Amino acid sequence: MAKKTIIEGNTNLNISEERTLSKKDPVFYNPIMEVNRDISISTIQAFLNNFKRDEFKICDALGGSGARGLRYAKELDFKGILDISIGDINPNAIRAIHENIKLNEFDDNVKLSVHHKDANILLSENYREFNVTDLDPFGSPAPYMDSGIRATLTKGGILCMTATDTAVLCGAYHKSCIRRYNSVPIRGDKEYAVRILIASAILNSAKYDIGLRPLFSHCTDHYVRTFMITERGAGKAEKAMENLGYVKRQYEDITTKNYFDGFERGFGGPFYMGKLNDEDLVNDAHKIAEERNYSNRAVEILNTLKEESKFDMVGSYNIHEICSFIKKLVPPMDVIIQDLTDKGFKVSRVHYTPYALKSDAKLADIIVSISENSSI
Ligand SMILES: C[S@@+](CC[C@H](N)C(=O)[O-])C[C@H]1O[C@@H](n2cnc3c(N)ncnc32)[C@H](O)[C@@H]1O
Repeated sequence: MAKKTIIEGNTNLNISEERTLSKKDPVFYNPIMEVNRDISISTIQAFLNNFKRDEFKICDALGGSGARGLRYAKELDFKGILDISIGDINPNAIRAIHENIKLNEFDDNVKLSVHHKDANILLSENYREFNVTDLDPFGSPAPYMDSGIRATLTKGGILCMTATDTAVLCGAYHKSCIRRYNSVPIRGDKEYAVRILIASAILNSAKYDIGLRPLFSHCTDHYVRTFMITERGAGKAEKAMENLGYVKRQYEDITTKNYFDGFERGFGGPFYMGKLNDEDLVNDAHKIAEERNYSNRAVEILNTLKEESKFDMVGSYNIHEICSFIKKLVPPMDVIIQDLTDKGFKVSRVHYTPYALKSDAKLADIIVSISENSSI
């Protein structure tokens, strides 16, 4: 099969020219996910910039062509030993990773190992080893979540995951969501998808007396992605669980219930209800992505997230949805944002749809603003 060499970030990769972007490809490489990888490298670099120890271990357990793991190895700037393990179950992927290693020069502080293994075996063999465990599977990370948690350091380790089963997480397949994530999904706002993923990870890690605190999350294209930091101890695990809750969502308005009060019919969840992003980390990741000339899209997403992460609000106000139920023509978003700002509210666009915003304004204030600015 014809191949070509491309440069992603600062890393050379030999990639097959014929791709279906499905499991059928001999080796999986998705160029659209460059944005995901750009954001990942920037986020881990931002974390690493404040890391004091002299060894940093990352595991990319579902490596595909090696694009992600090799980019960590090549592009992360770290003075100590950077130890990267890349695994995949597919022998073609393992061959591709070895080929791609040869295309690049790595700094002397970089240790690379490639493992032809099931991800759950690789992770289980490395109990509490990795500073970063990266799960980037086809579809749902749920089958790897447990071993991912166990493979990550119990204090200050990062578990990051991509889930491409967004239809499930967004409520198109109700039972599948309960089966995979033990959570009842709700429709209409993609942010709840990543909040289910985080809640599921928090509940999975709580049984090991490990708390997970989200550092950074985004909902982009067909996937959601989250980075969570581990905190050791039963108290931390319970504190993490205190951030879980159930939500009833009606016309962009929400009613919430604490997780420990139990599930009630008509509600969705459990969802993670706390802050999704650490503002400093997002700011730093944005700066890094910009300085390194990573994809415009990655820089744009991080830029919007910088504003968005100033809000504690769960979900967002979808102006199109609100206009549809109050039967008004949709005013331009900039007009609504300006109007709310002039009235003294804080407002931000969200990175995952151009039609929604976060604000400290109440739904009633948004409705007034729409009514005052809509032509009908
Ligand atoms: C979405 S691709 C990974 C993409 C890659 N992380 C990237 O950023 O380009 C998922 C990979 O997981 C591999 N895989 C599927 N099941 C696996 C398993 N049980 N253990 C290890 N690898 C597996 C597939 O062969 C495929 O290469």
